[in-house]
Amino acid sequence: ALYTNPADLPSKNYDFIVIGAGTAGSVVASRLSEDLTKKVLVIEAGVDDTGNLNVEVPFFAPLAANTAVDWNYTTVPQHGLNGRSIKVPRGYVLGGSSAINYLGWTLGSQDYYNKLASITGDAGWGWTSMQGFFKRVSTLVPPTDNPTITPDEIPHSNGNGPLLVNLPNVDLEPDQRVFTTAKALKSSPSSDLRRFGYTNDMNGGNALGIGYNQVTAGEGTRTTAATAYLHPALQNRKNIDVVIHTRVTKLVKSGQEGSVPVFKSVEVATSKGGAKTTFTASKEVVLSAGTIGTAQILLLSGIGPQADLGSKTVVNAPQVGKNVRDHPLVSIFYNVNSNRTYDDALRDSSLQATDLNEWLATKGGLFSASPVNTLGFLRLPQTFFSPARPDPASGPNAPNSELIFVDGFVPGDTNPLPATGHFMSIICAIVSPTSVGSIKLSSNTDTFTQPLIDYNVLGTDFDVQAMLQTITDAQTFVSTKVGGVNPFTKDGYLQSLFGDFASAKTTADKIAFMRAHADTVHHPVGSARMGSAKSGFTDGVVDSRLRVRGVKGLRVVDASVLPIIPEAHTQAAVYTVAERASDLIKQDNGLSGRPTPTYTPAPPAHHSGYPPSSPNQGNGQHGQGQGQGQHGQGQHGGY
Ligand SMILES: Cc1cc2nc3c(=O)[nH]c(=O)nc-3n(C[C@H](O)[C@H](O)[C@H](O)COP(=O)(O)OP(=O)(O)OC[C@H]3O[C@@H](n4cnc5c(N)ncnc54)[C@H](O)[C@@H]3O)c2cc1C
Repeated sequence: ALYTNPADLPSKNYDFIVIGAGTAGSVVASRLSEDLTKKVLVIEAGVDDTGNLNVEVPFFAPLAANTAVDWNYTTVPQHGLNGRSIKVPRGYVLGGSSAINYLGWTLGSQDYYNKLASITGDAGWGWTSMQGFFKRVSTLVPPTDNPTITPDEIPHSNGNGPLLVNLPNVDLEPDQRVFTTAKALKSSPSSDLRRFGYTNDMNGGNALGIGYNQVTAGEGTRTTAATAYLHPALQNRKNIDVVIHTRVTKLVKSGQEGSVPVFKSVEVATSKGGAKTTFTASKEVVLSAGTIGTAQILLLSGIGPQADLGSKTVVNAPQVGKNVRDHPLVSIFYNVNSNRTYDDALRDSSLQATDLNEWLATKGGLFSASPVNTLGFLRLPQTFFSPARPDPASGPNAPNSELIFVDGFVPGDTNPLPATGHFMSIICAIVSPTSVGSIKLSSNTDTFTQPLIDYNVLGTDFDVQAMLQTITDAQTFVSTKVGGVNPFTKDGYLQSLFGDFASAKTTADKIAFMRAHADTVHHPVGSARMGSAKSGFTDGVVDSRLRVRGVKGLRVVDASVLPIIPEAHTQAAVYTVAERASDLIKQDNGLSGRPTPTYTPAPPAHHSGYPPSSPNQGNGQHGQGQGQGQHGQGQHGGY
């Protein structure tokens, strides 16, 4: 059942305790509770997700940040950004960041998963195996209203899981221009231009190419780890309890096996300085608090670098909080000659009301869509690399950069929405960055004070040069002629560059522009990484079965375990890792290995499988925002 106060929970003893009802935690809790003989407790700091339009309406995705469903963190001043701090949104809600993210559904390449396997020495993390776990997560359903999609554009990589994924729900104006160009460039005689070629499925192993953005907005509503996994488990089973508004303050040593400390107890509180309660697991504690929360909880429990924790060290784990990586982004803007962009919907409350009413009535219309319909993953040109500047991607077929085409202006802290005008934005991101950051405790060491988050954005020359090249790539793409005609300018649609980048002429100007405006895509990973087999896992926090080294009874399952950053938006990787982790935990504890059939929500009659011809295979800074159920005036921060 769902509880709002730990004092009301029926027991202090469970078989498994999952910390964080976020993306990974919801999957793990749901899968473990498939064994009805085991009792599972899930502890979540944040709020309930139900009835919150910022969570449910796909178009409002960027508005959830800075509200009551966001931890509202910020980074420490970033050296590579002229000392600017940037916002760090993280889901503070059932579903975690899957409930506030921008819905993109990209798995990453074969090369990525095969590199995970080679680092960890565990073939189970390789592509062949992980593809199977990916298919347990998502089912592709038809878009609500997008007649422009042709059968050959429909991807086949999703399986028959509970998360409803779709191609864009509505047709947006840049889409066909992007596709005309990308489809032509796929067979360009120039290998440099073939980098921009079209793909109909970036989740099928070959992640390279420009195509449709698959999104977690099936049937016009956001689908999350909570809606797909946690709530159905709560509705159908008596052996799972979830408590919200409850923060884990630390893990408590519950015993000792030989010389190894056992960590199966969890201390919680509902307010800073408030009463503490302890819960204990007979089998395992699973830490799924995300890249920031997991590192913070480990450090607060004395599991971390002795060099930082000093006398508070219980287990010296030097890699906790290290190896943090995120994807940097910069947006460039073009004026467009069109009144169909979403800019007016951001400015005009009566338009918003009309669109919202349409969504409430039909789950269709503009608000059923994420404002990103098309994006692509690219290699940097081969000439970019040299012995002095090697390729950091996980393999020769893994991307380095990403272009995201947005049907309007992408407002951000350094780029407020202009009062007038219509725009197309291109978000340029580096997906194989080399900058490495960290999570550390602040001097005020409790979970109600935010940790020190340092993403080290644009901290290396590689990332700066790669971003310069990616911005140039974006400009090349929209300047390309197909059959003598430029699809972006042919009818006067794309006009001049807008904003600070328009006046950046020299390389130095462009680098200054990047440092003044860069943000991240909010994909942090790595703070509790899997170690390498080569080192005997000593260079990691967890081993390849995600068990925390040096202790017993404790595993980590979330984005923090990834030793390298996926060259993709990260949620699909996190769901997929959580599916495999659930199997590992079941195996190690003698639970049934195969999951019971998934809880696919009953689809409307016309959704009998898609595509129809081919059935699917299978700081206490929180709380300064607008509050639940509010929507409207937030700022987009990128997609
Ligand atoms: C604004 C934004 C946009 C994004 N856009 C995309 C996108 O378009 N596509 C994509 O693939 N990915 C996107 N991502 C990234 C993706 O959502 C994350 O990589 C993924 O959801 C992380 O999952 P996780 O399980 O590691 O952590 P989370 O889902 O964040 O879960 C962690 C959970 O632990 C809870 N928790 C933390 N500390 C404690 C504590 N002390 N006590 C109790 N509970 C605690 C949190 O409240 C949260 O519910 C985006 C993320 C954000 C924030």
